[in-house]
Order: sequence, then structure tokens, then C-alpha cells
Amino acid sequence: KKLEINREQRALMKAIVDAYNRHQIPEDVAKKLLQDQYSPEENFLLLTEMATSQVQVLVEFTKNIPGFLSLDREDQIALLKGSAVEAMFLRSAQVFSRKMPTEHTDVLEERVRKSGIPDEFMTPMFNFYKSIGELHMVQEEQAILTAITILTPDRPYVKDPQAVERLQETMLDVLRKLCVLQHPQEQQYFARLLGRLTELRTLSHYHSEMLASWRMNDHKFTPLLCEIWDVQ
Ligand SMILES: CC(C)c1onc(-c2c(Cl)cccc2Cl)c1COc1ccc(-c2ccc3[nH]c(C(=O)O)cc3c2)cc1
Repeated sequence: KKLEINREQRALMKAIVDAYNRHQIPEDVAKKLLQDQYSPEENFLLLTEMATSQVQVLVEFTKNIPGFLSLDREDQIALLKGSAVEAMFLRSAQVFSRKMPTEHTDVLEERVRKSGIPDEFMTPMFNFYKSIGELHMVQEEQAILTAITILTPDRPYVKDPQAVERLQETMLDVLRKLCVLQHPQEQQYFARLLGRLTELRTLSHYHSEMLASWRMNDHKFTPLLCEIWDVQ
């Protein structure tokens, strides 16, 4: 009984997975990645466009997380701003590790490597992508792990962390059961997934340094990215 996913949890999982699949990056934007060679500046612009489109996808996904819209309005914003980078690392990691044709992943990797991102961030970033790939997460796990990342109670400026914690705990319970069902041979699979969330926090700190170094070299971002990342 303890381990079985009950009807309510199944409905919750369906809502999250549907939202996760419904909001994908527009085909034309993702296709641009695979077009011919660009300069580092053009690569940066393309990645900026991808990130902006990804933030829009993220906002739509978040609004469909059951219970999110019943949170305090300002806390909703605080959660989105606090988790955007981590959710995008998770999403782009899944894109990298998805059964995406290798030439696509190689092109995407090439573009990220040649977009003016300082080398010291490349290693941790691609190590993360590799570690996500090795987990072979099913899409339900990907969607719920993303929701868990967004519903992290200890983001800056959250006024009612208990309300966020209640929602996150519901998701964690579903994920725990799902991991046992999907990966019965791996006892600690759930623990390994949660370990990725810790890695995401480290990447998020790297990312704020990446932003600072880009701004030093006068790189421009879109208004949406400036708002969500508190830059400019
Ligand atoms: C502003 C730009 C330069 C930027 O700053 N930090 C990052 C940055 C970097 Cl590198 C790494 C990680 C996170 C960030 Cl947030 C980025 C680029 O961000 C992204 C780049 C690509 C994608 C991306 C590419 C292909 C995709 N396909 C799909 C799909 O659903 O099919 C989603 C998707 C997303 C998402 C964010």
C-alpha cells in the first residue's frame, strides 16, 4: 500500500507530465541550432534566444503545477526567479541526453562551447549533462524532478516556505514511488536523482559568475532574461 501510486498521485503525475510535454521549445527555434556555423557572437545571440524561449516554456509549465497558482503571488515570482537557471540546466541536460540524434547534440554542444562561455564553466556544465544522461530518466521523472526544483522552499524572498514545502513534499513522494517502480534494480536511484538537485545549485552559482563575465564583455540579454536574472 505504502509503495503504490494512488489515484490522486497518478492524476498529479499526469498533470505535470502533460504540462512538461505540452510546452516544448518551438521547432523553428530549436532548428536554428542545427543550421550552419556561426561566430561566437552569433552563437551567443542564438543561445540567448533559446534561453528566452525556454523561460517562456518554463513559466507555462510552472503555472500547470497543481497548487502553484494558489501560492502567494509574490512567492510564485520568487520561486520562478530562484529556480529558472536550475530548471533550464535540467531541461537542456535532458535535451542533450535525450535520444537526440548525435549530430544534433554535438552541434548544440559545439555551439555552447563556442559562445563566449568561459572554459572553467564548461567542465562542470558538461559533467552535469553527462551525469543526467547516465540516469536514463523516464519523462515522468524528468517532469516531476523539474517541478521539485521549482518548488524549492528556501529560495530568496519566499514569504511562506511552509506552503511551498507542502507542495514539494507531495511531488517528492510521487517521485520516490516512481523511482522504485521504474528502477527496481537500483535501490538508491531516488537518492541519486536528489543528488542531482545539489549539483544544480552549484551550477546555479557558476551561472551567476557566467552572467557577470558576460556583462563585463558587454553581452546583451533580452528584457525577459534581465528580469528573471536581475541583470541590467
Ligand atoms: C543567455 C544564454 C547565453 C544563456 O545563459 N545561460 C545559459 C544556460 C546554459 Cl549555456 C546552459 C544551461 C542553462 C542555461 Cl540558462 C544560456 C543558454 O540557455 C539555454 C540554451 C539552450 C536551451 C535549449 C536548447 C535546445 C532545446 N530543445 C528543447 C526541447 O524541449 O526540445 C529545449 C531546449 C533548450 C536552453 C537554455
